[in-house]
Amino acid sequence: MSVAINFRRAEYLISAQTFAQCPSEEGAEVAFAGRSNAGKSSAINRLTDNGKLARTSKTPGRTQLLNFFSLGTATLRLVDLPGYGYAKVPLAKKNEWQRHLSEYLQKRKSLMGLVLLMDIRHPLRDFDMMMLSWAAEMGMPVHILLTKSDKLKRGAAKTSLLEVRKYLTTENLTDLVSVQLFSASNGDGVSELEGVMRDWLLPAQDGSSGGEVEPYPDLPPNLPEED
Ligand SMILES: Nc1nc2c(ncn2[C@@H]2O[C@H](COP(=O)(O)OP(=O)(O)OP(=O)(O)O)[C@@H](O)[C@H]2O)c(=O)[nH]1
Ligand SMILES: [Mg+2]
Repeated sequence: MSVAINFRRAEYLISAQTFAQCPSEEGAEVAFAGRSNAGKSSAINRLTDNGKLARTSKTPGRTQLLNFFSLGTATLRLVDLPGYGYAKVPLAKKNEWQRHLSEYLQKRKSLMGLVLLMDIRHPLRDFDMMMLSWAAEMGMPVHILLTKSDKLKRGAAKTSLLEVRKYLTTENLTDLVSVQLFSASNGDGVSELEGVMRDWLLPAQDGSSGGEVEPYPDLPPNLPEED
């Protein structure tokens, strides 16, 4: 029997500036992470078919809080995370976000998986690779979206996909990490993403989450500067 998650019934829940402000850990959630401007908010809007749900912007650094959205019920959630790698944010501010984000990733019991977005034209930057090795260390499933696939011809997009797959194989990451093409502009890859999210969210919904978990290893204190 396949239980439905109605992605189209997403609603804004709350924005948290700190870990303490996050909503109850009851249920399950999937967080969208990646470099600033990779297309996290656009992907959420496409997935939920709601252009106004998460705020998008041409200016990197738009999303500055942990933004929670419910999927039909408050116990199934999406989380839009602030992006990394944007050099123009004041250092003190950047360190502050980083601290809250690290705490969220390390402690959040209802976090079932990370959707890690990378612009298909610049995949596997330092921060992306750091996130992947950290996720592997703590056994957190990751699904990579190579975003803005509409910006490349089909052949070039496929080549990029194969290169990322090759990297995952070389790094022994294929058990935990998967990858697909995605475009928020033309909808390429939406149903594939929905399938992955269902697999992560639904098993956790029958009350099995929220038990004792091993503490996650610390993220490195200083993420690489990229721009
Ligand atoms: N062509 C194309 N443009 C896209 C796509 N997805 C996002 N964009 C554009 O990329 C820019 C950044 O998108 P956002 O969704 O705001 O990126 P973000 O990752 O949420 O950025 P931060 O909140 O700054 O971390 C915007 O100008 C979007 O319109 C896509 O699939 N195709
Ligand atoms: Mg955003």
